[in-house]
Amino acid sequence: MKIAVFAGDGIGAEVVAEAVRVLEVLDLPGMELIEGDVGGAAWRKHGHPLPQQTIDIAHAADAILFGSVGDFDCDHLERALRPEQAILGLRKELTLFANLRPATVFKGLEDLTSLRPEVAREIDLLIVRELNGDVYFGEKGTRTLEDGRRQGWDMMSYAEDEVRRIAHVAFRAAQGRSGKLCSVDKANVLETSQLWRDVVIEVAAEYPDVELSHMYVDNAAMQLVKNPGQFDVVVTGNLFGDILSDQASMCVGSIGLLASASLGETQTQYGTKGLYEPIHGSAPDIAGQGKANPMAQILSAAMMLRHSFGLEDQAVRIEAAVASALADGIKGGDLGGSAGTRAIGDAVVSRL
Ligand SMILES: NC(=O)c1ccc[n+]([C@@H]2O[C@H](COP(=O)([O-])OP(=O)(O)OC[C@H]3O[C@@H](n4cnc5c(N)ncnc54)[C@H](O)[C@@H]3O)[C@@H](O)[C@H]2O)c1
Ligand SMILES: CC(C)[C@H](C(=O)O)[C@@H](O)C(=O)O
Ligand SMILES: [Mg+2]
Repeated sequence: MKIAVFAGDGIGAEVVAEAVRVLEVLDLPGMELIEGDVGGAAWRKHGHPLPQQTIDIAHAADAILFGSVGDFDCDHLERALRPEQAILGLRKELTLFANLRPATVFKGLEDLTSLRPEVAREIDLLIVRELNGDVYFGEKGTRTLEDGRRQGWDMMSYAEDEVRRIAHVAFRAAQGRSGKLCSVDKANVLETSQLWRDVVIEVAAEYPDVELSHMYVDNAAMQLVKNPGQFDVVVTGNLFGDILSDQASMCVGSIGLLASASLGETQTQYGTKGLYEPIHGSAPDIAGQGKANPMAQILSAAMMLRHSFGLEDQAVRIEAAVASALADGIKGGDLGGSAGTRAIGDAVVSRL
């Protein structure tokens, strides 16, 4: 069980330390942790946010536990050298095209979300975000027009096979949940989205047991706060999924709670190879202060045990410990409490 641990920048190291502590307490036989440098930290040390030795560690590992990357001091660098290229590069290099971002309201937090409790209480959804395509990975650039104005441009596209493979992941996820799938796009304006919708409908023929609906992304953003309980599995493209998942995090209380799994088709002897990270970033505004909520990172480790190592019982054990800590009122500043990163980690560890 080789686990690559890439802590990255800002609060990354702080929250990863707590997730690693949880894994170590579980005392899993044969677990080996291999650290690697990513992001601004890697750029400072090796001159690149995703050095070759880190890529080699990622290839050799069965799963990757990823913290976060991002450092405002690096924002002047050419794009290829910016910290974010580490996570984008790993997703592409390992063909991790399916990003699962679950959002559920924990017991005791119903009054602490950005929604009314009776609205928030109903949330139990899974965003299936495509992770290898869209405007993220199209050609891009800046140019000067004939009249001298500067123009920035980014090419948005999806090929049908890219849509088909994420659609299959989403339909299968819906089969394992309530059998409802909502595909979110902007087909009223974008050709990319029209193809997305057409292909999702084609794939639906193979899943007659799943009830498929479609929604435009602007409406979806509105419905997510109006009546989030209507959603079960949501499948969407890279950019829309990025935005909707941050929004979903506040519907359940905090961005410090949302975990994610990024999966492809590679199978190891234990399960599906994947990368596991919180949906939040390096939070430079609170980095180094011991204030970050490590729960999203700890829950990402739980997802890793489930998807990459087939250890469902251990995953549930971690999730139950997090839920119990929250139910007992252990909350970080993100939830209006005063518990620090280490104290939250202690609370989870003591409930395992
Ligand atoms: N996957 C990733 O590594 C990833 C994801 C998102 C953003 N980023 C990068 O992170 C940097 C900061 O981006 P941003 O500020 O837009 O987003 P962010 O998610 O880092 O922070 C947004 C806000 O949420 C708070 N927050 C985030 N995680 C928290 C936690 N665990 N506990 C408590 N509060 C938390 C922050 O303090 C901040 O106020 C940027 O460089 C960005 O590119 C990286
Ligand atoms: C850091 C950035 C490249 C990343 C993304 O946009 O995918 C982040 O926002 C995320 O949600 O994982
Ligand atoms: Mg994001």
